Amino acid sequence: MAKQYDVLFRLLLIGDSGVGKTCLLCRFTDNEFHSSHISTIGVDFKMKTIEVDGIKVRIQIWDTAGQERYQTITKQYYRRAQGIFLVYDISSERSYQHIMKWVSDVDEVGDAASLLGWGRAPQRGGRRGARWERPKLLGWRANATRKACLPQPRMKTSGMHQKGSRRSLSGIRPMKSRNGRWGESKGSSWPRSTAWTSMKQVPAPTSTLKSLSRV
Ligand SMILES: Nc1nc2c(ncn2[C@@H]2O[C@H](COP(=O)(O)OP(=O)(O)OP(=O)(O)O)[C@@H](O)[C@H]2O)c(=O)[nH]1
Repeated sequence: MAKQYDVLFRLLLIGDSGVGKTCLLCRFTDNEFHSSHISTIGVDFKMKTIEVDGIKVRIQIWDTAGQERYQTITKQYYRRAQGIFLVYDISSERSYQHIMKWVSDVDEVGDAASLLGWGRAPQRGGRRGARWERPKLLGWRANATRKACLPQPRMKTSGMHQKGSRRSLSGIRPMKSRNGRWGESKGSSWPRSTAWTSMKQVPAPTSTLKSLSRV
C-alpha cells in the first residue's frame, strides 16, 4: 500500500469561544463554512494532507474549546503540538485582551511550541461586497505597541470566505525552504527546536507576556 504521508505535523487552535476556530478549520480541511455557533466540547481534530515539493505532509489540527470550563482538558494538548495558532477576532477587544492569558497558558507548559497570531476578520456586506474591515485594534493601542506584543507572524483570515485560511495553515512550507530539511519521518513528532523555530520569529512566550503586561 502506498505511504499515506511522509511528515506529520500536529497543530493546535486556541482562543476565546466564538472567535471562529472551528470555522477556520472547516474552511481549511473541507472548504465549508457553518454560520451557526456550536461550541466545541473539549477537543476535536481534523486532518489534511498536502504535498510540498513532492513530500506528503499530513497536518493534524486540534481544535480546542474556547470555553473556560474545558481548559483543564485542552491544556493537555499544548505540549504535544508543534505549532499553536492563537486565534482572536479583530472586532472583539475582549478576545484580543485575552491573548495575554492564552500566551501565559502556553508558557505554563514550559517547552512551548511556536505561537502564531491569527486574527479573524469580520466580513461586511454580501458576497460581492465583501471587504476586509480595518482592524479595530488600531484604535485601541498604538500600532508599535500592538506589533510588539502580538505573536509573530500574524495573519488575517476568515473562515467565512477563503481568504487566508489555506495560506496560513499551509505556512509550514517556508519552514522547509529556510532549513533545507524536513523532520523525522512518518509517525514521529518533529523536534520543536528545528524547523519550526525558523518560522516562528516570535519572542519567547515569557517576553511576549512581559510586553503584553506593559500595555
Ligand atoms: N463574520 C464572520 N463570522 C464568522 C467567521 N468565522 C466564524 N464566524 C462565526 O462565528 C461563530 C463562532 O464560530 P466557531 O468557529 O464555532 O467559533 P469557535 O472559536 O470554534 O468557538 P468555540 O468552539 O466555542 O471555542 C459562528 O456563528 C460562525 O459562523 C468569519 O470569518 N466571519
